[in-house]
Parts: sequence; C-alpha cells; structure tokens
Amino acid sequence: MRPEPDISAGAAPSTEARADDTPGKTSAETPAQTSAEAPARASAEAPPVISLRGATASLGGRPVLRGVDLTVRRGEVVALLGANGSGKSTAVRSVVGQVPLSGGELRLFDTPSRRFRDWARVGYVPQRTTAASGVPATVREVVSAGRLARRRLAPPRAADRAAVRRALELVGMADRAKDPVGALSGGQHQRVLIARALAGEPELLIMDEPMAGVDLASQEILADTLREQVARGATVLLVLHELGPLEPLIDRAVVLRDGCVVHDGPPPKAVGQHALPGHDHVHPHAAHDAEPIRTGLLT
Ligand SMILES: Nc1ncnc2c1ncn2[C@@H]1O[C@H](COP(=O)(O)OP(=O)(O)OP(=O)(O)O)[C@@H](O)[C@H]1O
Repeated sequence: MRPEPDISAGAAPSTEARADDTPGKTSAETPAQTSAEAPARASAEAPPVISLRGATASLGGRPVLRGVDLTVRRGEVVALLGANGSGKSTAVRSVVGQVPLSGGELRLFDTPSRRFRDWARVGYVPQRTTAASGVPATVREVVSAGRLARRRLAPPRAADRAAVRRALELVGMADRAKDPVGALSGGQHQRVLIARALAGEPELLIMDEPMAGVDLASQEILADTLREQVARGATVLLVLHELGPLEPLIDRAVVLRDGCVVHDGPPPKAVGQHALPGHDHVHPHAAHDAEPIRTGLLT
C-alpha cells in the first residue's frame, strides 16, 4: 500500500515522503510554464503524465476499479465520464494516492507511484463537500495552502504571495481575499478550491466534478480559468458528468462503467435528445455490436 500523499489540496508533503526525494523543479523550470514546449500538448508523442495500467481497487470490500487503463499525456485535457458510481472519483483518488490500488500499475511523470514524491507538480481539486464551510479561514488562507508543497515548510516569500494573488485573480475572487470561506456561495467556494490548486502552479491539474452545483457565472469563470491553464501547457484530468462549457477544451474522453473503461477516444457529443437525462449514448465510432455507452453525461 502506498503512503497517502499530502498534495496541494491541503498540506505540504510529509518529511518522511521527502526523505529520498530528488530536488524538485522550481516552477520556472516546469514544462507547464515553458511556452516553447507547449506545442507538445495533445500530441500522441508527448510523454505520459498519468499512466494507470490494469488498475484495480476495492472500497468497503467491493471491487470498484476492475482493470482500468488510463493514460493522460503531457498537455492533454482528458474528461473522465460515466454514470454515478462507475468509479470516476475512485480512479482519480487512486491517482493522487488517496485510494490504494490492489493491483495494476500507476506511474506519475513516468515514475512508479511508490517512488513518486514530487507532489508540488500536481494540483488536485476534490469533489466538492460542504465540510470546509465550517472552517474559520479566510479565502486567502485557503488559497495559500496550495503553496505549501512548493514552499516546503519555508515561510512564504514574494513569489508565493504573488502566486496566491494570481490564482485569486484567475478565479475572480481577488476582492474576497479577506472574507471567511464560510461566507461564500457554493460556486464561489468551488472557485476558491480551484484557486488553491492553481496557486501551486501545477503541471498536472486533476479536478473532480469542478462544475457540480456551480452557478452559471462561476461556470464561465471556471471555463476561462481552465482555458488559461490549458494555454500555459498544463495537463488536465477532469471528472465530469457533462462536458458543458468545457467541451471545447476536451481532447479525449474516457468513459467508465462499473469500474471498467468502455470508451477511450473523442468526447461524445451530447446534443438534442442525446442530452436528455437517462439517454444511453452510442458513440459514432463504436463497433456495430457494441452496447450503448452509458456516458453518464446526465445520468
Ligand atoms: N468509502 C467508500 N466505501 C465503500 N464504497 C464506496 C466508498 N466510496 C465510494 N464507494 C462506492 O464505490 C463506487 C464508485 O464510487 P465513485 O465515487 O468512484 O463513483 P463515481 O463514478 O465518481 O460516482 P459519482 O458520479 O456519483 O460521483 C460506488 O458504488 C460507491 O458507492
């Protein structure tokens, strides 16, 4: 079982986890910030950032992932789709080390997960919960937590404060920096959680249903924010129920059903009747005898 990492969703990696670490890259050195390398995005030749092979995992004694293969290459924006309970959250939680794999292989930035320590390269926005609304912290404090993995326990420096400010501006929350997070609407709260992940200037951004329960205005801000991350060369894995305003950004969709991948390719189009709840989507490229793909876009 792998140790559970602390990543930019909250705390800096533990001292133990860093014991055999090689010196991490500075944000200035990371590929995500190197515009000359940006053309590699979405290329089949780009190196894999996430590689799950035959991944299996169980929760509460029940198999939830049953042999998942998922590759996300540098610069790609991949949507993980599927009906409720198909295993999407479990798959991304296994990628960030919160759910141990019982079998298969996970590599991050071409490093076996058991040896991966460079969590500052990863930004994770978990599925939204209401738990944080009771936390007596300001918006700036929550977003600043996203720098901890980069600061490595050192006091915040000008670069840290600037990154926090930039992240707050990106999600349109700069004017709320001093407000308690408990005073925010659901959509604003989600924007703060995304700003927390962005403050770490991650190369890989993983978001679990970032649009769920978010008002239209916040959705548009989040779509713009993501567009900006994609433009700077970030690699993105998104758990989504429907593509919605993010559709133009998605390079590829992976659809899960009952813990197995049933589609890996172009994002399914959800238009007209296909967008109605409960519709079983059949992808145009599916084999003739393939069962309908329940994309979970709206189910
Ligand atoms: N902590 C847990 N203990 C036991 N079973 C769990 C736990 N967390 C999730 N499950 C079960 O694992 C299965 C997959 O859950 P998961 O949250 O990964 O699905 P999902 O595709 O993300 O669903 P949703 O779209 O509803 O978020 C579900 O049947 C769920 O009930």
